[in-house]
Amino acid sequence: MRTTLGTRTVAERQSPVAATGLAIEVRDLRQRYGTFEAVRGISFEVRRGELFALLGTNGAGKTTTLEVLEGFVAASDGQVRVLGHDPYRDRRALRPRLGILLQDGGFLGDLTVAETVDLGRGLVQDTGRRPMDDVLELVGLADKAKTYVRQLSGGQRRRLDLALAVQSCPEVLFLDEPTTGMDPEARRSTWHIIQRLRDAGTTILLTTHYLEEAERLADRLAIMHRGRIHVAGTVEEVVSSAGDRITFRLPANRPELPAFLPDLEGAAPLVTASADDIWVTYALDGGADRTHAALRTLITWADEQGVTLERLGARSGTLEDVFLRVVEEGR
Ligand SMILES: Nc1ncnc2c1ncn2[C@@H]1O[C@H](COP(=O)(O)OP(=O)(O)OP(=O)(O)O)[C@@H](O)[C@H]1O
Repeated sequence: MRTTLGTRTVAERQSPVAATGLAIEVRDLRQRYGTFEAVRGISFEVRRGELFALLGTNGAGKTTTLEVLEGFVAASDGQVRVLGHDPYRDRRALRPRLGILLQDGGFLGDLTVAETVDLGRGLVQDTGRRPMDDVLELVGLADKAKTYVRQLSGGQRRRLDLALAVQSCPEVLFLDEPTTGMDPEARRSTWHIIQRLRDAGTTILLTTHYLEEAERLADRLAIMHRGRIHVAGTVEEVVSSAGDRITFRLPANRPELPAFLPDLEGAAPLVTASADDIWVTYALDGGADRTHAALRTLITWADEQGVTLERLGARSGTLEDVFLRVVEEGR
């Protein structure tokens, strides 16, 4: 198990980066495994007290990036700073100030929850750590203190991972897929815990495959694909970059129609045809005015073709739309 535990309360700390307000700085980071470049020149910053979400496809390089920031490996190239320090070179000084939840924690099944937390506490210096009861209460395991780890569900084990990561009151918390394996209710209550930690001033960098998780929690986010950051900004900025979507269905007995579909406000149609259906989607970049104009053009076209646009709808783009566009463009 690679779990790093910190020591002091957030308020007690003085940081060289306090003046700049940046907790994490990444400049042109590249990370190689042999000749394979898993991270290909990424840059981003996380401000103090901010929750930053790193999203991305499988194998995009999120965990690799976290491992560099956590100080487990040196960066192949580029510059990284955590609380003003080089996380690899200064790892001894930095580790007590970081909380780390790895993608795969590893527990001894024959220990109880309380014994596991206690074992973790042995690695933490005395000052600034949360009392055991507070830690278990925080992660919702207060009634499981005497339960053996092997009897915990997958979601409860993930909470135990979280308990070990936060018991030192870390200034910066790295959460690698914190809610994987949790049911929707457990995920929501874990979001609540993460929000509480953020509200208490903890800087949090998390990776997730759940877009709703990023939308709910993140102040800012970045989407990675194949080692690069393709989109970054506040949740609002990123979602609004998705523009609007118009979708409708054409009758399957008019297979010639898609060839005559117009471009709308510069957007070409995306057609998905099966034996029963022809679905059409337009992704529009402009605002509501342009979407209205596009709808008028479309209805005129349908009248000319003598066809009804079934299930016609217009909606705002979503984070999922942005994500899928990144994947599509990055192929
Ligand atoms: N130790 C390693 N040796 C060689 N290649 C590795 C190693 N660790 C990761 N990789 C490769 O680097 C790339 C990035 O992996 P990484 O685990 O950082 O991605 P990720 O974005 O966290 O993916 P996921 O969302 O699937 O967890 C992948 O192609 C992976 O196969």
